[in-house]
Amino acid sequence: MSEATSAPAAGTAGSSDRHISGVSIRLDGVTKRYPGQDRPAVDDVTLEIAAGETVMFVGPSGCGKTTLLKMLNRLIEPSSGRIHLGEEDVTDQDADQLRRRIGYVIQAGGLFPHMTVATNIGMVPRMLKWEKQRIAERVDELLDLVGLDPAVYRDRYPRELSGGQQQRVGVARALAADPPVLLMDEPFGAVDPITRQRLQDELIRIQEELGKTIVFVTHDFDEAVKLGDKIVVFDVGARVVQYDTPERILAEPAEEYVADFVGAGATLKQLTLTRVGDVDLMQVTTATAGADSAQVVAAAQAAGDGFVVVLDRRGRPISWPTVAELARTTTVPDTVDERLPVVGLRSTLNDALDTMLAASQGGVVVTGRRDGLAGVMAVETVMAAIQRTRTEVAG
Ligand SMILES: Nc1ncnc2c1ncn2[C@@H]1O[C@H](COP(=O)(O)OP(=O)(O)OP(=O)(O)O)[C@@H](O)[C@H]1O
Repeated sequence: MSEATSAPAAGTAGSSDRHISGVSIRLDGVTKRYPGQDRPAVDDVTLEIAAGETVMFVGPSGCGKTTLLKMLNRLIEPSSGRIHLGEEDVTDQDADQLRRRIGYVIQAGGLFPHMTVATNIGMVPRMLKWEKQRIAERVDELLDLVGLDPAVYRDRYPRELSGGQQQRVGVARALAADPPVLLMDEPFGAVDPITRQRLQDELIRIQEELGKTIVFVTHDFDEAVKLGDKIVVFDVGARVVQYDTPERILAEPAEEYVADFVGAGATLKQLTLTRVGDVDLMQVTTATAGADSAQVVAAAQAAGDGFVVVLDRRGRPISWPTVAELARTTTVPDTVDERLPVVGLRSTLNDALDTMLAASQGGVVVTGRRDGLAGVMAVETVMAAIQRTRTEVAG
């Protein structure tokens, strides 16, 4: 039997002090031959995934990523090879039983359209015969976890939700019975780029809290760099070409094939390695809606600020009028600027740049805990980071 392909320990994830509720996954010589195909779709894959890590599967279309993922919860039966969860060989375990221990999230949430949000989320707990009260409490807890107000959303039907909200419910449903492993197959493929960023940020937050073992298939290399503790780059037949941290794959692609896959713009992709929370943010004058405009204008002028961030009563940013605009009002307006570019501290510099470009603005407002203001980041900060990376790569 071939030696397990396992990635070196993550240098940056700080995994030692993290709460981990996941278990390791080990594949031993796993192969899948579809009837009538001359080459196996997955050819003798040996791979080890550490407990509590997020591992991203990337590779060209048809290379076998989805087949490999679906063998983990036996939506597809392996032709040969063994699969272990932790110390346990689950290759011959009853597939239904196995699936209760492995959450599964697919594109657009895969929700049942004729069931309410609560019924969708409670599906596995019902199969496990939990009591009604326990299921209801768990549903609300999970809705909270994925950022949806239970009172508003629990009785809605999937068609009454946006794509991003459906995806959140899909994640909540997968987590319902607290499985140690989560499989995600292009979960964010069907939503717009800004919603996608938010969902990615949420997943990072949830994963920091829960420490599941997550296996995630994506076509988007930036997504892999952003979310992965490790990335597996596959070639045809699910051959493992490189299995390493995003940092090392970007810096030292194992083969020309990986370099091609990482693509041009590797410098720009380095922006995906830096979080907004890692850079110095600007602190600007703030005002609460309803405050006296003249006082706020005076404070902004004294601080040399050209604009002011307006907060609602819970401290969440709602607009950023210029000082000139504010000077024309008597009290600070409570109007919510729908186009206000906002990113979270977990967003990458790449996300921040995208958000600025989408809003045609030269900066973004950054939020932290409970969507409160953390600061403002200007496009110059992103430019400086690009410049720094260029210098580092050149040196
Ligand atoms: N049910 C099936 N019957 C026969 N061949 C299949 C079946 N499912 C997948 N294949 C083939 O197996 C190979 C791997 O497919 P798979 O869907 O796992 O790739 P993938 O890397 O996930 O692709 P994509 O990124 O396009 O989703 C492909 O050549 C595909 O055509």
